[in-house]
Amino acid sequence: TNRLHATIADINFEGILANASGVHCQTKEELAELLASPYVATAVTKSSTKEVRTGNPKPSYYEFEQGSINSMGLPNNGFDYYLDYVSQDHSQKPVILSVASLSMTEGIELLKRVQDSDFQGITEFNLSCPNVVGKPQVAYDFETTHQILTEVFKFFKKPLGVKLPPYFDFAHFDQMADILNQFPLSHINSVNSIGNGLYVDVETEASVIKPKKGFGGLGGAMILPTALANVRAFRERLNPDIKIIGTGGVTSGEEVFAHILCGADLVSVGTELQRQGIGLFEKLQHELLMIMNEKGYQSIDEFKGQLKTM
Ligand SMILES: O=C1NC(=O)NC(C(=O)O)N1
Repeated sequence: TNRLHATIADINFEGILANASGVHCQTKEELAELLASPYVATAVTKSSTKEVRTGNPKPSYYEFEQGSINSMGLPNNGFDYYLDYVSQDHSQKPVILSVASLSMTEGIELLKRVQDSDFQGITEFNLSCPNVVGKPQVAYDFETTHQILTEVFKFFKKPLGVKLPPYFDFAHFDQMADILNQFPLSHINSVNSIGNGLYVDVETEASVIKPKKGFGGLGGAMILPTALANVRAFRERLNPDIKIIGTGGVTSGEEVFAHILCGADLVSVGTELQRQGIGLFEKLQHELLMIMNEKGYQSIDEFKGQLKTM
């Protein structure tokens, strides 16, 4: 409905819901199924790497009441597969191509391929995967992040956003926002999972995923306050031309509303989508519209970013 709309990099979205990269987006069939839903505004591909990856040994994903823990390790069908898919005409809806950065040179090589392709949509550079053994979360290294973005924007002229990890310190919000504001980014996607949590099963006295002795990225309901804090902190600090995809902790229309109130333009869902499947999007949109009706809001624009403080 036109009550729920957003624009990123002159691309119009009808509706404001999407999948979080990594969930329901590994294959062309999964992506097509997302786009076929009238309640899905856009689909985000699994973060792609130059080579096909099988990812970390299983079990690498575990759900518990408060959320999820994962150490997938960037399993994906390879950059060419996703570039081919997003370059086809999905005229009914935009698709966001997620590109991982296993190394600075690989990330730059892949973005050069995007620049030289006929893909005209939005690319999202994942600077925050916490689960590749031996690889740091790039966006926790401010110097390297600045260096990579400087290199990228020498040649990349298409819409480009970055997927950020959560930050937990005002000095880091300030430093990261200062870096991001130097570049013509289409958007940020905030937050990726809270890296390297550890879930312990008291009954078995063991961790619950195999990679990295059980350490993995946290998602789901329990990360909502961290996700909202990051969306709000960057909304307050970033150039208004840099839009925000809010990700983290969405299980109902309430959390979608909260993300928008904090400044999100689109809202993406990971753990709960994994749990409930694509039918979740209809539920989220219905609940959001009910909340808007109760509050007398006709359009998203009336409350986006309007979080009140005391
Ligand atoms: O960026 C990522 N975030 C996650 O939480 N997991 C995946 C992964 O491990 O592939 N990547």
